[in-house]
Amino acid sequence: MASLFSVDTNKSIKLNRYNTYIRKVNSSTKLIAASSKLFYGIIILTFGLLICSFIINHFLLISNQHCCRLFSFGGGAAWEKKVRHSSIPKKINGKVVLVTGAAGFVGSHCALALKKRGDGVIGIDNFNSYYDPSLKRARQELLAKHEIFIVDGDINDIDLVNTLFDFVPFTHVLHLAAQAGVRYAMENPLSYIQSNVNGFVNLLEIAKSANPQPAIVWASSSSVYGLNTKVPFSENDRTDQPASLYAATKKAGEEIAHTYNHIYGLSLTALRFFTVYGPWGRPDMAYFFFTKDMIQGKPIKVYVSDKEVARDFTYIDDVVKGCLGAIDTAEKSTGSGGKKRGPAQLRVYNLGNTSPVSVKKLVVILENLLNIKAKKNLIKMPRNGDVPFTHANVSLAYRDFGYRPTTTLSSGLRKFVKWYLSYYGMQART
Ligand SMILES: O=C(O)[C@H]1O[C@H](OP(=O)(O)OP(=O)(O)OC[C@H]2O[C@@H](n3ccc(=O)[nH]c3=O)[C@H](O)[C@@H]2O)[C@H](O)[C@@H](O)[C@H]1O
Repeated sequence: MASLFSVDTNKSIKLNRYNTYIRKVNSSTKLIAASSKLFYGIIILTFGLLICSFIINHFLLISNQHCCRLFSFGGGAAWEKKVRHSSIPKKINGKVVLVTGAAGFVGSHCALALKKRGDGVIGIDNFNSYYDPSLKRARQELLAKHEIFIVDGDINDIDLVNTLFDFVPFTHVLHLAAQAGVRYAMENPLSYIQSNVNGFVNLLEIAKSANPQPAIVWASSSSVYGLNTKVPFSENDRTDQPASLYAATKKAGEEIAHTYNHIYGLSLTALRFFTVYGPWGRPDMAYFFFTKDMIQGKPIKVYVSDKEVARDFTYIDDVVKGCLGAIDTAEKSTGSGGKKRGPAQLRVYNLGNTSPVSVKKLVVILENLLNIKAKKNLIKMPRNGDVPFTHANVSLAYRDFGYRPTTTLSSGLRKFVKWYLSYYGMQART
């Protein structure tokens, strides 16, 4: 019994030891499993955190860049709201148009006309001091009353223009921002390259990458006909004899337009404006400063040449109709995101008045309207970029969008003088 008992006791001790051993093994296996779970957990968590922080950083960077872009030109939520509000068309299928140079003479008139017929319009203008910026600010105020927002900035500012295209799917760009004036090119040649070449290329670069690509209608100039003697000037006449750097940059613009049309499928229409005049006009133009000088009793220089010096002066309302006609008949660009998908429209039109008037006659009309005798100094036309004569054949613009100028120089100048006297707070002389 005793031995039996001792055998049983040994067995049970061994069993106990065995059980203890198994428990130890089990618990260490559990420990190893738990530790490896913990280990993998930590690794997954670390990777998770790394990925999260990468994503958060990425978004912070983008929004930071976005904010920097906005704030670099005084943007922000209010700015963004104005941009969006101004660009929304008020009619079904209305166009969404970016007007560059919107505080300028032709730009402000076109922006108003587009808005009045229900299109969405955003302007951009750098308000430079080539002529009195207060006139540009007054045009801006006028446009603001019609809920048109003009962004204060330069077409050479890539971030700004890109941001506008990020916010707004422009269907059209009416590109009128330019360094104008034929004579000033001798004083400040680089300003012409900066605006008319660099600025245009910058805009085209952004437009070609935009999705959708807008159709572009832009201001070329009658000055591209340069020293041509065959009149009237037709679009297929030679344009390789520019008389001024201004003319040369406009001609360059036409060639650049061809390139962007060819490579990227941008729809491009150049409008060759012929000495546009009228209310809210440009103080650097002869009809404007002749009026000012005559009222102030100052002498005016009237250029004379072997042939009569004359211009195909074109009234602003006629030019606006031409611009809108060109926009309405512009076909869509064919590319998207920088890739051409098919041939696109490339056009050039004269927008003139088809009846040239001599500068001497212009002075006589002003004398009659102002009731002032001008103190004229007749000066032989200096070699300063001027050409003696311009005369437009507009049959192409008539055929394609019914362009038909209807304003004579006398009736157009009458409206200009009325505006001039009222804007500068003067009374007409009787
Ligand atoms: O159609 C264009 O492509 C250009 O039109 C305009 O240029 P122009 O036609 O030269 O207008 P503008 O300067 O008003 O001179 C008018 C006349 O006055 C004569 N003129 C001028 C000055 C002067 O002191 N005396 C004078 O006789 C002068 O000889 C000329 O015969 C735009 O400015 C230009 O930006 C561009 O758009």
